[in-house]
Amino acid sequence: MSTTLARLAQTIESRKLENGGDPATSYVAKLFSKGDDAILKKIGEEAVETVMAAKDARVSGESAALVYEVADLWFHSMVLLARFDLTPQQVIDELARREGLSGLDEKASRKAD
Ligand SMILES: N=c1c2ncn([C@@H]3O[C@H](COP(=O)(O)OP(=O)(O)OP(=O)(O)O)[C@@H](O)[C@H]3O)c2ncn1[C@@H]1O[C@H](COP(=O)(O)O)[C@@H](O)[C@H]1O
Repeated sequence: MSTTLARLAQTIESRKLENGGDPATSYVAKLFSKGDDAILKKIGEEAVETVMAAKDARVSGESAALVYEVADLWFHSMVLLARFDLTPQQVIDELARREGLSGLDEKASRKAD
C-alpha cells in the first residue's frame, strides 16, 4: 500500500473517539461523533461532486477539480472503512485478486449461476 494511504489510515484510526479523538479539534473525530449517517452523507455528497467535476472537466478540458473531488471521495471512503474496522489494504487486496479477470468474463460467470 502507498505510504500516504497507510499513514492516512493510521491517522483516521487515531481519531476514533475510543482512541482519544477530539471532535473539537479534529474533522475526522467530529465525523465519527456525528455517527454513521453523517459519514454516509459525505460519501454521497462527494460522489455527486465527483460526477459534477467530471462533467465540467469534459466541457472545460480542465481536470484539476476532478482530482480534488476524487481525493475527497477516497478520503471519506477511508473514514467509512475505518468505521467498519476495515483497511485500505483490504480494498487493494480485492483489486489485486481481480487483476487479470475481465469484468465481462466475471459478469458472464455470474449469469451462468
Ligand atoms: N485528507 C483529509 C481531508 N480531505 C478532505 N477533508 C475535509 O473534508 C471536508 C469536505 O467537505 P466539503 O468539501 O463538503 O466541505 P465542507 O462544506 O467544509 O464540509 P462539511 O461542513 O459539509 O463537512 C472538508 O472539511 C475538508 O477539509 C479532509 N480532512 C482531513 N483529511 C486528512 O485527515 C487528517 C486528520 O484530519 P483531522 O481529523 O481534522 O485532524 C488530516 O491531517 C488529513 O491528512
